[in-house]
Amino acid sequence: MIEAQGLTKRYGRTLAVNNLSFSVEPGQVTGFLGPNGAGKSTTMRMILGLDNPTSGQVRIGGKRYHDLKQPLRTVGALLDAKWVHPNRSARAHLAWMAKSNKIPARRVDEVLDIVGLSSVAGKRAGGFSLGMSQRLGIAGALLGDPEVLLFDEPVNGLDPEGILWIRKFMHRLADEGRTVFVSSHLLSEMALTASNLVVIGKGQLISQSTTKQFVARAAENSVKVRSPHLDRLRPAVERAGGTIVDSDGGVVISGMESDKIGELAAENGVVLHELSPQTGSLEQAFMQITGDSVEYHTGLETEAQQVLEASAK
Ligand SMILES: Nc1ncnc2c1ncn2[C@@H]1O[C@H](COP(=O)(O)OP(=O)(O)OP(=O)(O)O)[C@@H](O)[C@H]1O
Repeated sequence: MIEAQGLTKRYGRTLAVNNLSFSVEPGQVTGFLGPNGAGKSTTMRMILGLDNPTSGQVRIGGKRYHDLKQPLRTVGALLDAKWVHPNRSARAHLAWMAKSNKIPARRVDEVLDIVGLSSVAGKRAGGFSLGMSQRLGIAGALLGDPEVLLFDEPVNGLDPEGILWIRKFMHRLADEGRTVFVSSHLLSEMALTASNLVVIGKGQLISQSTTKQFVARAAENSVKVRSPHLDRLRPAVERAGGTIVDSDGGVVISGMESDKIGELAAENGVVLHELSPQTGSLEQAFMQITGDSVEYHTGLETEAQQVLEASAK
């Protein structure tokens, strides 16, 4: 479990993280979401003791990072996949990490197997693709068999196959009962990966909830309706307070539940060909909730769109 309380980090005039409090529970994947520059990496670095908070604190399993006797056995992290000596083999890199953390050498082959790199264990890590480097980084994070895992933007730059592998792997780690905390600004990917979300903007907490609640709270719910008798349904819906807008061979009604629309249709002898509730996407929810804390709207939408397009291929 990770618990942050009043976590604050100031770099000169920049307040990178501002009085941030949240908790991350074991047994599920928690997404750490926020636009570029929101303070995600800074927060992760403070969790890992790589940066000291200006004020506030963060604890892992009740302890501060600096008080952990063997940190790699409690928390593993993937912050930068390219953080590896280019001329070392994957196995040599992990063996060096294991040795410096008093982890038995046999664990190296175990983690290589877990991430599917056994067949290239003797190859130079400098020649690895980004996807293979990510796997190697994850193997390093798993060396100490830690309860808590942190991943900073793990799918950035990966192809759809690599993205899918990471997503499944995170679910597996959570199913094993670990605490998995993963930062991203790729909204659609987080919708598929995380069951819980900590959302920040400009260093401050915007929301902590399940992904479902986050989407339901923000996205405007509406109902798509197709009917040969729209001329009769339209006034009935409007009289009852619904808003009706033409759309794609039918109408979209908002401000009214589908049950109520069905009842109105029956009362007015209206035949329905379609009555389908539409739920909003994480993108819509994010844009609506983060509002003016999103500094770079265009970049954010483009990134989300890229992943949607990539996963559709
Ligand atoms: N070492 C540093 N010195 C000065 N300012 C910093 C430093 N690290 C981060 N910042 C600033 O703190 C703010 C938060 O940055 P951070 O990298 O934590 O955000 P982020 O949410 O991880 O963004 P991204 O998604 O772009 O990686 C930004 O304004 C950034 O410029």
